[in-house]
Amino acid sequence: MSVFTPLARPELETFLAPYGLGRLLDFQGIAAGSENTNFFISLEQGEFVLTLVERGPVDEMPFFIKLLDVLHDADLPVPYALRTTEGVALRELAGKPALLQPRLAGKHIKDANAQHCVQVGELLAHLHLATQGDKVLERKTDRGLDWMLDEGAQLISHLDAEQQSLLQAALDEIQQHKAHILTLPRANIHADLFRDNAMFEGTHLTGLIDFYNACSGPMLYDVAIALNDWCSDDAGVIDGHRARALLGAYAALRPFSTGEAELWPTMLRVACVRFWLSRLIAAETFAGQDVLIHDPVEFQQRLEQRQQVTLQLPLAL
Ligand SMILES: Nc1ncnc2c1ncn2[C@@H]1O[C@H](COP(=O)(O)OP(=O)(O)OP(=O)(O)O)[C@@H](O)[C@H]1O
Ligand SMILES: N[C@@H](CCO)C(=O)O
Repeated sequence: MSVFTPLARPELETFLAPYGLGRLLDFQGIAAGSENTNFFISLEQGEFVLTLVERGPVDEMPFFIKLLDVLHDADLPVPYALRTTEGVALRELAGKPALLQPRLAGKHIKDANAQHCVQVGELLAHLHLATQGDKVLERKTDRGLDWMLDEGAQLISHLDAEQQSLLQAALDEIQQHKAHILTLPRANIHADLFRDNAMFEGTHLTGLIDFYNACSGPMLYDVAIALNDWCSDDAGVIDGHRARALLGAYAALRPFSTGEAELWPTMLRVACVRFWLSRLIAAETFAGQDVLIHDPVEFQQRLEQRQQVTLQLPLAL
């Protein structure tokens, strides 16, 4: 399980006391998740999630706190950092940046249908509308196009011949379109909107979590990341019905531009490369350890299936 930093009850009690939320009733490490340490925390006054941030620079924490405040203020179903009675949001526990957040209702779903995808498309559009243009909070991603080019070049020798040619073609495409991609309309993007980062009650989306990849960037990239996870079948093929549901719901709130439509097939492939590489790196880094590792092959297959893209972005007439 992915509890990188175990905690003992006395240190937790000391940490939680300044929130003034009552006694600690129970706590439990969360096995799901692969990047940070999370605990469910039961206090007398409610249910919470404690996150210890395990990767990423500490000095970026104010960005995440601010972004979640903005999205919470826009009435989006996101967690946000609770403040101690003295108004402190960012704390430290066991040497790691630590945040206490409300526990959101709902469960992750494995088998997404078109109704789930409509909700995802709408939420993503609301997130972008709340932060686009001059509202964007700047943060450069640490897994952007240059990261893909650098890591891809280093990892390629670890792959077999077929994988190498697939990855090399995708890296060449990134190099070719890099400048153009960076001119697309920008906002704050979640950049990791997978099924395991959303929660539902029935077909109602009750929570979007795990903003630790959030950054400023092209909105289309966020759409491509979400679509690759929510609208793929087990072989990595795009499910047209779910995909049209997600894109239509999104476009009804934030219409796509013709520039975005041109780069759409490329963007779907870029979004595959991002997660193929991060999963390959995680598989090497955590090999043999008790850490959740997502299968890199899933994104190799999705990238193979995105070589020809027939799904077009809906454009306003
Ligand atoms: N605010 C919250 N409300 C309810 N459940 C939460 C909340 N935050 C986290 N969780 C639970 O903890 C699990 C792990 O959280 P999260 O996805 O943030 O971890 P992570 O290690 O950053 O994951 P990932 O592998 O997606 O990067 C989630 O799948 C969810 O079940
Ligand atoms: N959502 C990512 C893990 C967290 O970044 C993946 O499935 O590879």
